[in-house]
Amino acid sequence: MSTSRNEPDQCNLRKYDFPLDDIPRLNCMDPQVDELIKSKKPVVLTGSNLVGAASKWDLDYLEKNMGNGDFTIFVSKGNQFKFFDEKKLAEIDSVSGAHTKNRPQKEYIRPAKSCPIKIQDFAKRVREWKDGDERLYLQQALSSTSGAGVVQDFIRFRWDWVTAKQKLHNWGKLTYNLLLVGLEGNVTPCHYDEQENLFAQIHGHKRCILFPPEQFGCLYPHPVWHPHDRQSQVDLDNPDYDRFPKMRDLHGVQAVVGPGDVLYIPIYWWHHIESVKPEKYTVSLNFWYKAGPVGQVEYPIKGYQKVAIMRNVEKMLAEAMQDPEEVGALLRTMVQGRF
Ligand SMILES: CC1(C)c2ccccc2-c2ccc(C[C@@H](CC(=O)O)C(=O)C(=O)O)cc21
Ligand SMILES: [Zn+2]
Repeated sequence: MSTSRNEPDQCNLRKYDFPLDDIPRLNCMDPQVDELIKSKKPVVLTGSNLVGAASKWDLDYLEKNMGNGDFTIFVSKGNQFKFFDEKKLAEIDSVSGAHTKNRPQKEYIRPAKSCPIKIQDFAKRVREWKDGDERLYLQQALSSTSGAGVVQDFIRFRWDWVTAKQKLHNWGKLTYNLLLVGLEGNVTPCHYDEQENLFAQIHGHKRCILFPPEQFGCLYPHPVWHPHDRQSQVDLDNPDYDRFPKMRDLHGVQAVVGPGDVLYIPIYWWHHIESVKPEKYTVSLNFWYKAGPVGQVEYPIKGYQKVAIMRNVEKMLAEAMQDPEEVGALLRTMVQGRF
């Protein structure tokens, strides 16, 4: 990719041991687009103008037009923002029986801690940020209570186009538009979401590496009851092949998205997303849609349906034994030497 139009220089992107094919980049009017979305395959859509009204959302504009409420930012000493679901801790207690109470509480490392901040302070810290400082990642759901300027722009998004997509592909309701403002070098490590995602890039560039749900076995996700549920235990940037040997079978797809691009991240697809040079910070807005109604199940069942089944089995077993720690041993006993 040429670097004339302030584009990332593909050569300085991090190299990985596993093969990476390119995600197709198609104009949003290309009929192949709906074929790919229908078959739950990733595609970068160009020319949609979905968030054209937000093309001016740089730091200065957001500072002046996001209102003066508190925003949630995540702070991390390293470059990884592996989110940690505090609610899971309460759930573990609720699924565990009295016989587990005397067990010492597990210590969890929270790689990124969240704290409230005013948009002006956030903007100042981004401007003054230099390599070695702790990293920031602003994540904020947009709503009618966001600042007046931003709401005005939000209304002018191509809702006709995106709503037509939602209907055509039988997606469920739009749950969130998350506004993301991160520093160059920030990494959201490999995870999947249980929602369809139209990921709109507004400012700067992000390198997106995706793996299909079928590669669940190569990515070793944390248990469902773990605060890092839905996230891979492996660190793609520092692979531990002894603990995770099936990482050797990884085969992903990638795209570098820039302003105006919209990446379709299909439900249950793994994605690892890094903010890359040349810009100092990135602005993205995602459109998360609930899964559509489960239609006629076709056989053999698809990879993402197997993931949903495995999640249910993990939850059921933990509840049945009232002890998450027993699930592994029971599953090993059940399959080893038998299936
Ligand atoms: C890391 C962070 C800030 C976070 C912290 C704590 C809880 C949730 C989240 C969260 C959720 C979504 C994203 C955007 C994107 C990744 C990316 O663009 O970096 C992505 O994964 C998606 O759109 O599905 C980023 C985050
Ligand atoms: Zn995600």
